[in-house]
Amino acid sequence: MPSLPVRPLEKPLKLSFISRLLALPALLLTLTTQGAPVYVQAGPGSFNHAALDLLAARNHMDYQRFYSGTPAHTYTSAAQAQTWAFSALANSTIEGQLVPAIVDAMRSYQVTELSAAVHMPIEMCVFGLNKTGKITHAASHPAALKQIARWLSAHQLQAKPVPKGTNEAARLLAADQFDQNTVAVGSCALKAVYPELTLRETGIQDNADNHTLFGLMKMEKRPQPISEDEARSALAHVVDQANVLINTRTDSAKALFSHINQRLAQMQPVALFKAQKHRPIEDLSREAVVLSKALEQAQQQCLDTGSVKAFFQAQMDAAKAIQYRYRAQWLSEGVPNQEADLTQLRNTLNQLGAAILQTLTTHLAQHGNLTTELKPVFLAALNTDNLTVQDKQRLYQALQSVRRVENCQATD
Ligand SMILES: O=C(O)C(=O)Cc1ccccc1
Repeated sequence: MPSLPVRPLEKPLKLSFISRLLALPALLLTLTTQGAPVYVQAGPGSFNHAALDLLAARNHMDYQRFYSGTPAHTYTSAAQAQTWAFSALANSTIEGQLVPAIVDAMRSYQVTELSAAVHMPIEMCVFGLNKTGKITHAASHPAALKQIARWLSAHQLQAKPVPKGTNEAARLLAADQFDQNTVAVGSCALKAVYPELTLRETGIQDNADNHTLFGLMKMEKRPQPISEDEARSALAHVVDQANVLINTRTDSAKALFSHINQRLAQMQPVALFKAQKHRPIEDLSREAVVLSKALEQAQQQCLDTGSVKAFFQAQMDAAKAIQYRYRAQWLSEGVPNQEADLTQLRNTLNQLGAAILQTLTTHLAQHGNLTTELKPVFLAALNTDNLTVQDKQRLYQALQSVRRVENCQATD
């Protein structure tokens, strides 16, 4: 059954004419921010669910989701309704990478359009009916069972495949369809969906580097089913296209991250200049200049100024933290006597600030918001000395909060 989103009425209201008028734009807004209908493989709390959440966060909206169980059922429904299907495509731990149930479904359905791809780490969690009881069976999606073979054999457990999804295994367990000795294995997000289940173990997947590639696609029924080999190469082609989308987005983010890194890399010479001249690190009038330049450019480029201000403040806070750490180091080691020219450095910083906003604007327009998907890329891209992991995390938090202004005309 498709689960249509239902908006609960907060309280029965007799709307006056004025408040009806006021409610109209709000209603239009909810209609326009609600995305297209999507038939989603598996169900609420599944890995597919979590992957589609990442896609929705990129566009700051949600899809109208119809959870559809197996890949075959998902493709059939999407093809009939001529709308989107969202499913897993490949997994890094499978030999040849292709997901067998998807190969099988592709024998009867073909992809006519691939609109977006998500590359998501898979972490498996174990849910039971009790905290400490003996475990004899593990219920899960067949693909998931293959990814926990070592854990199953270490505990001598028997697998109970549930092709509709890991979430379906959890649902059946919660509904007392299994016995006390059976656990369900799936996404750790199932915790919120089935609070009556007990989380018994986390991160039990065989391979720490376990990623699944998911795609948002339009499907069509094939006139005749094709062979397994043909379906395998058709799917391999879709996987290649999905990887191109992922790589293009990652490269665009890397260009942005590299400018942020270069800005922070200037802080060693900036700290050096200030140390040599016995000047304080904090310079609030310079911070005000940096912020006003950034906000002026942000406005011209249709970026939300509040979120840009917070990000630039986070950059300057990280910059100060780096400089203080150098100053502390130089108290014991002595100040190096290399040349440093603050005027020139500030020119470079202004140019990098403009480049950061330019690449950020382009990225948001072409690839949507930055989300947790790109966080590991960001953490790896920032390699400046004296920048801590906490500094980087705070910076990323501010960066991924930057938004574009809708219906805005750029003026530069
Ligand atoms: O059953 C699920 O949770 C799914 O979304 C299918 C699946 C299973 C294992 C890895 C990725 C997706």
